[in-house]
Amino acid sequence: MFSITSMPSTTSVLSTYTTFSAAAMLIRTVISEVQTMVGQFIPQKLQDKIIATLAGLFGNLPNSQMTLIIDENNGLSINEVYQASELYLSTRITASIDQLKVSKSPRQNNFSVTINKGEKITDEFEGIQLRWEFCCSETKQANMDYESYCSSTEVVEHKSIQLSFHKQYREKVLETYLPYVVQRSKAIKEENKVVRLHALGNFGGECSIGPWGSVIFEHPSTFDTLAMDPMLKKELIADLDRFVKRKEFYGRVGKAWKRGYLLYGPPGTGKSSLIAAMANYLKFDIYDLELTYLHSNSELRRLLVSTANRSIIVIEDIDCSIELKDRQVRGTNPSDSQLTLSGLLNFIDGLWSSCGDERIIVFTTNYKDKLDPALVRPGRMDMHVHMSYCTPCGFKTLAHNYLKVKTHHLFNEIETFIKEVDTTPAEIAEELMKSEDTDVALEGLIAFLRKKKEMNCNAEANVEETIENNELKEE
Ligand SMILES: Nc1ncnc2c1ncn2[C@@H]1O[C@H](COP(=O)(O)OP(=O)(O)OP(=O)(O)O)[C@@H](O)[C@H]1O
Ligand SMILES: [Mg+2]
Repeated sequence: MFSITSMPSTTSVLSTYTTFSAAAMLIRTVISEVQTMVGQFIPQKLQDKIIATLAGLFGNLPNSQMTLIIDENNGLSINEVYQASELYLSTRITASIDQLKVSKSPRQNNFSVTINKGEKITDEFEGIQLRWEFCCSETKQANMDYESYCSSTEVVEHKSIQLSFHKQYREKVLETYLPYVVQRSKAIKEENKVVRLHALGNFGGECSIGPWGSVIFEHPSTFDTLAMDPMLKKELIADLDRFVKRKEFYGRVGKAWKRGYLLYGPPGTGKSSLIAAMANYLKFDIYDLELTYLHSNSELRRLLVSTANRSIIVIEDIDCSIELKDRQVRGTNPSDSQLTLSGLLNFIDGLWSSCGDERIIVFTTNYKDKLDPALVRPGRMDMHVHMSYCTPCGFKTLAHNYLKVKTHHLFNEIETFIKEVDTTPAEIAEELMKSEDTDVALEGLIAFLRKKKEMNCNAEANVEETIENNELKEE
């Protein structure tokens, strides 16, 4: 909400402007005389101030400048332009500012720095000079307590930000500059966004919205630290990038703006780490949906409706979280009173599209083959991502993460073992964490892999022996 200060007519502006210029010129001459007389230089800033003050004495002088007043509140609601301007200006702080306000909540990583009232900031946009000023006025408000019939006065602060510029740029400022400020503030907000993990219930009581409790998500996993097939990683990142850019596309083809990923692979291959990397990459919150706690489709719907946009909804171990199919078959009324496979499938297919945008849903499973065919049929989940046992390339990523080494003379031996023995990235990570000394850690890993290989050989020999024995018995 802006208001524009009233403007004098053009003729009065011109005539007074002439008076003002003449007065300013006169004052400048006087100043220069004074300088010569006292033999001292008066700084330019001070000269300007003297001119402005003296010129004011000539009456209500016109101004080629105009001012937009951006109040903090728009009636009872918050003024978005004020918030955006405040955030934008926090990135425009220069050494000339005398007073800054600094604050930080216990959970915040960085300080938030804002400008104090009365401070001014100058900005330039496409050749336009702009001046921002933080203003704050106080008024006394009488309050009546109807229980005790006592009245009290309260001091109420009215904050506003004023934006001044030359009148000729009014349209450009309103149509281009302010939208730019709002857009920049959105980007800044996004950069500073803290990813949160939401789960059912109120854990820790720090923050809860509806049935979801949440904490700040501090999982350090990123695509850089993730050991996975490099081509697959690239493909996945490109897929995510495409997804977030395609708002118009989804609208045009009439599809809900959502995307589903099925992550499958043995335990310890990085499925959960991949979800964390996706959330950190997109700065999307995670909603951890434990289906085992749910009883009905209506409960599922209620939970989904209360999730926010730009989030990842995660259902881990979908194969064992519920026996959806059984429940549906057993139930007498497979509708809202029960949680059914079709209820879940409806939600994946985007029938819940009315309740939000930019959602990602991720299922994980250790056993893709065990899933109901309806869940994995083509088109249901947009991308199936196989998290495999560690590869030589994955090992190098882990060695770099944990030991900060890119090459080592023991790498060849380790890579040969990794090709022969199925080893999860989690197992390798655990070995690499055992020592900070690279040689010790890598030798420990070789010993671990050698032992694993021997155990596998013994197990295979045992199986063969049992088969032979059985065959002998049969004979
Ligand atoms: N691909 C990987 N890249 C980097 N680290 C990994 C990878 N896989 C596993 N790890 C390490 O092992 C730990 C366990 O992995 P994670 O929980 O992601 O596996 P998971 O596939 O989700 O296992 P589960 O099926 O048991 O849930 C992680 O915290 C991480 O340290
Ligand atoms: Mg997991």
